[in-house]
This record gives sequence, C-alpha cells and structure tokens, in this order.
Amino acid sequence: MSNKLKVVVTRDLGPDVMPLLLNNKELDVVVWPHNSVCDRKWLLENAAGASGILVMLSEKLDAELFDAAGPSLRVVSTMSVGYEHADLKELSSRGIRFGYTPDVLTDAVADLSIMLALMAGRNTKETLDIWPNFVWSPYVWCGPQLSATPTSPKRTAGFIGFGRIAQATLARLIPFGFQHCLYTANPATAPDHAADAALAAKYGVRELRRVPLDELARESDVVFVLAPGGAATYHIVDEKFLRGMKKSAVLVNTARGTLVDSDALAKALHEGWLYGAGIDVVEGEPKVGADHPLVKAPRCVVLPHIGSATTDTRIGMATLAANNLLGGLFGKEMPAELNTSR
Ligand SMILES: O=CC(=O)O
Repeated sequence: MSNKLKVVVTRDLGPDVMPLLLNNKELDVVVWPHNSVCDRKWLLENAAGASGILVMLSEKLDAELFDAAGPSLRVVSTMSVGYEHADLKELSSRGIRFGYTPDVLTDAVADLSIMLALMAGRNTKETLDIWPNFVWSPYVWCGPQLSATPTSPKRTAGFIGFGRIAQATLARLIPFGFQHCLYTANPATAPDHAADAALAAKYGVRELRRVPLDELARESDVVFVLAPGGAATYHIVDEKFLRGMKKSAVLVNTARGTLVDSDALAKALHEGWLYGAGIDVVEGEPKVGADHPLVKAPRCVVLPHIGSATTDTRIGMATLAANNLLGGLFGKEMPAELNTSR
C-alpha cells in the first residue's frame, strides 16, 4: 500500500496551480476529469481514504462526504470566499481543518459591483441588442445617473453587509460623488460608533452609519447586497424592502442569490418600485433558464456568477486553495484557515 496522502480535487485548477499538487511526491492526486460540476456519486466514491479534499462552491461539505472519506480526512479546502456549502459544526467536531479564499477576490467583486450598478441604471439589458434598429431621441433610454449631478448632488450608497467587498465597493464610489454610506450588519453584533467614525474618516465620506433595513431601503440611491448567505439573510431583500426603495434606485446583488426574493424583485421591476437591478447571483443557480423571472424582468441585468472571474483573481484563489490544502495536509499553517468552532 502507498504511503502517499490521497487528495481529491473537484476541478482541474489549470497549469499555473495544478503543479503545486501534482509535482508533490508525497501526494496521490485524484482530479474530477470533466469541466463540469463534480458528480456527487464520483466524489463520494473517490473520497474514500482521502486526507484532503479541494472543492468548489458547488460541492456540499457535509457528514455524508466526511463519512465517505473516513478518519483519514485532515483538511477540506474550498476555492471560494463563501462557505455556506460547508457544515462547519461537522468539520469542527471531527477536527477537520478548513480553508477558504478571502481577500484575493475582493477587488474583482467590487469592480463588478460597480459595473452592475452602472449597467442596471443605464438600460444596458434593453440597449445592448438594439443596434442597428435604434432611433435616437432626447429622452429615450434615460436612466438614473450613478454619479452626482447638479440636480441630484446627494448620493447615498446602502450596503446590506459591510465587510471587505462592501468597503472596497464604497471606495470605488467616492469619485462618483458618494458622500453618504448606510449599512446593515448582523443584528447579533452591537453597533460600534467609533469604528464607523474611523471608517468615515478612512474613506473620506460625510456620513457612514449602521441603520435599520427600512431606512437603508428608503434613503439609498443604490443598494449593494454583500452579506453572507445562509438562514440569517434568506430573502432579506423581500417585497417589503423593495416596496420601500426609491423609484430611481438600483439594486446590485453580487453576494448570494438566496438573499433576494427573485419573484418579488421581478414584480418590483415590472411595476417600477425601483429602477433597475444588476444581479450576479440567482437563487437556484446554476440552473437558471431563459424563463427565469429575473432573466425576463425589465431593466434587470443577470450575470452567471462571474464576480471573481478575472484571470489573476481566479489563479489567486486557486493558488490559495491549493496552499490551504497543503498546509492542512502537512500540519502547517494554512494561509487562510477558517475557525470553524466559532
Ligand atoms: O461567490 C464566490 C465565492 O464565494 O468565492
């Protein structure tokens, strides 16, 4: 029997990253051989006897998988910053270390959040396909302007969740004239006014405040959904929230589809409760067909979860995921280990 440590990887991580694993003589690396979501049955069969598993967001990390791997399993590494697909209690109780990929994707997702805010307000969905049958007229396809204007100088950004990506998005909004920032945070944590004042000074905005959800809906010109998924945030953007938004506002979701009630948002866009939406994540993805209510909704730009999809960022995420796996396998520091016992 081989002394090598078996690791299972659910996607080929490409020529920049796979050598980190494949060239390691102490490892026996098994890779899902297709460019598609890893088949669950294949994963359960191949996990048997594995010391490490490297997965994507699409793989459920639960007791069934850990049982299939058996007591050899030391580390699970996900190539994602989100970890809703992982049962943290199971990982913790079994002493399995867990790595994820924060920070490396912050800028890419913040960039895309701004892109979607612009696209949603500027009728991109409707105008992209219209050429050459386009008849210009002074007020056709006019939407709200993201940047401040002489008639609308006060721009307020609302953030549902105010972590790394939200703050990087705020930094990008400052040159657009945003001087007011409202955010909501996990109700289990107490407001920290001193921290808010420090952040307001850091970003150079006049106002930065934690507010209740209804105030955020009412006051924001653009709302960015950037909180983690899971039960606590499920459909946090619901009919009530959407009815409370400004008619000229846009909603951007680059976090998780489960935070937004898709049917309510489609209804809101059809009935004009808000102006537009830019959506990178949809509940139920990747099974989102052309008939999905948001794909059919007016002024709704829907992207297939490409927030972190720049070459540099994806290589950064894959490298971090591979290094997390190696750290956990050999009992060393993992560059980004999540404390699963919190
Ligand atoms: O959604 C992307 C991620 O969690 O990395």
